[in-house]
Amino acid sequence: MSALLEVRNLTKHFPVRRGVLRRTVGHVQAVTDVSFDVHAGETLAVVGESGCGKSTIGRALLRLIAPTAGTVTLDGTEVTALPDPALREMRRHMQIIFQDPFGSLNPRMSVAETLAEPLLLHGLATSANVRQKVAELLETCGLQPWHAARFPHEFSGGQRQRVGVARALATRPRLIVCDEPVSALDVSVQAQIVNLLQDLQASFGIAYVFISHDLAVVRHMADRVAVVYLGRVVEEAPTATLFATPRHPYTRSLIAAAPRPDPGLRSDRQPVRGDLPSALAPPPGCAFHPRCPMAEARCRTERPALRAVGGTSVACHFAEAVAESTTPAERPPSDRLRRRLDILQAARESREDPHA
Ligand SMILES: Nc1ncnc2c1ncn2[C@@H]1O[C@H](COP(=O)(O)OP(=O)(O)OP(=O)(O)O)[C@@H](O)[C@H]1O
Repeated sequence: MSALLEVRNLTKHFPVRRGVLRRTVGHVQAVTDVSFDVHAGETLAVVGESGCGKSTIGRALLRLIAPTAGTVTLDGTEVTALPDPALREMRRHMQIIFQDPFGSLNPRMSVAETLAEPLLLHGLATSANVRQKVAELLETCGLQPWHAARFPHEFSGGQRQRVGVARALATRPRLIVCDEPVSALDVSVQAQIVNLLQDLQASFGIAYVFISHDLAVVRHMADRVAVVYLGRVVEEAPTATLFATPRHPYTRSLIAAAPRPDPGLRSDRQPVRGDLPSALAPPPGCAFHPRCPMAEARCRTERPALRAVGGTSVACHFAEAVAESTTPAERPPSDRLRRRLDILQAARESREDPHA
């Protein structure tokens, strides 16, 4: 079966300009040669540290920023080759949800106006039935029809994100890019939005590209995970495989670094050592080598290509050796991680039980 979304060698290098003449003095290599597939109804998580290129990938998929190179193909149509009018039509099938719905919702538009706009633009409602369609959308996303008259500032964070989800859902997309959709919310509200996204996926067969730095949410949500380091995919695997047998030392470090500690709570977290190098001048060879506990001479000069190792795609010269050593993932989950997974599970069960 061919994939719904095919991404091939996606690259985005931002020029850095200096001086009065705005001469280009370098390039921020935000995303380089990223390739992956997403099937209908599937969730692919894109994870990595802040600044590794996750949001740039998300925006380039929808051509909210123009890729430097590479192709994005949705359902057989090459999005990266479309002229503007056709691109606008195509966006009906690809939507995005941002971390901060405040930033993506127009504060001067009521929810009714916000949701009516895409419905009318894409011919999915008429002036005669648009109120009804807006009310249905709100109910589908766990809001009430009377919320239509409200403005973004009148909602709580969780409700506002539900409006963001409703706006993305309005055009009945095949794919939604979720860019850190729950990172700004309280943990209990996070679980509600995660469950809403899962329910919508089950009802409408939507595929998600789920961008997140939160491995607990990713583990709960994703079918497959792509791990990105300095703009390149360094490992991609089914979720269970990735957490049970991380094969890239960076993936191991990310898993060891999660969960993030709450103030006042003990944590067994081991932060990824060192800092993310500048994307202006990534290290030669394997870009992770300056931070890698397993790096050898070869890693400093020879960039490892992605290759298949035991059901995983991994870019490490020593992937087999990494998986053989005891992994951080094999330790029992910490109290905080267990508590978060319990909350996610409890929220899901309460939605399934109509009497709860
Ligand atoms: N418009 C831009 N111009 C120049 N550099 C940019 C631009 N947007 C992003 N970058 C750079 O590209 C790199 C990747 O940024 P990006 O926001 O995609 O990372 P991220 O993984 O999503 O991080 P975060 O989780 O903090 O949002 C960073 O080095 C960032 O500074």
